[in-house]
Amino acid sequence: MSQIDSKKVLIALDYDNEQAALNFVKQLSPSECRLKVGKEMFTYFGPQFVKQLVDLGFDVFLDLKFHDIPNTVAKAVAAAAELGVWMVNVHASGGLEMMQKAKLALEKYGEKAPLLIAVTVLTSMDQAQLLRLGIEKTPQDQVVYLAKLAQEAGLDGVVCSAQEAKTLKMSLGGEFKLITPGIRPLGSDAGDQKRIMTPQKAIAAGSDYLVIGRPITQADDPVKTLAEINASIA
Ligand SMILES: O=c1ccn([C@@H]2O[C@H](COP(=O)(O)O)[C@@H](O)[C@H]2O)c(=O)[nH]1
Repeated sequence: MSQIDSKKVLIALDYDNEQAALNFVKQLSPSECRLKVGKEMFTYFGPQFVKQLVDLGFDVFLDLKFHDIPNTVAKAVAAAAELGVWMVNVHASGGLEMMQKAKLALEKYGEKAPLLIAVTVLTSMDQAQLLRLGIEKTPQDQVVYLAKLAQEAGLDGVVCSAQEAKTLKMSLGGEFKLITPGIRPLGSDAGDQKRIMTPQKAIAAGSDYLVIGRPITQADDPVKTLAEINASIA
């Protein structure tokens, strides 16, 4: 039986300054949020930065969205497991075989294996952008298609927008995790995100985890903003 997970906010640490990120992290508790390290911080500060967060007791989502041939991706997710991260991801458009090999590469880590999830359609993309890629499906249909492929490959869940959460929960079941960026509290700037939703509505729609970056990290008082978001979805 699955347990209810109360730490639903994954803070996207997208900083170009390691000390600024660590100063923020030191004001947080691993009991109130998880942390996401993406391409910017990993490229600047590398595995050592990730290890510091793991050593501070945080669950870390390593959001490097691997997209390569199966052998390379399998080795990359194993390297992420060695760092002790809680979750790692690949692009579902890398294909079934790539996702299957990645999952297989994590088997040897047993219970310590990170959750493996797949990015479907980036939350910064809308119908017009899909068309420019030659994809004629709606974002929702493309997300469902790729999420089914990820489930067939044995992955633990997908990155999607909260706008697709209800449909995905209905078609893929409650255990398949939905990790949703593009979360915007009322009144906050959408920026480059296209498929957005508020934290409360996203949870109601079926999101398991909310990825939130700028609305927290660029707030006047990021710690207070996190507390307000946590209270709004409790
Ligand atoms: O489809 C996706 C996949 C990943 N992301 C990442 O999430 C955060 C969102 O940050 P905000 O500042 O809240 O927009 C960012 O790190 C992205 O790389 C995503 O937005 N959409």
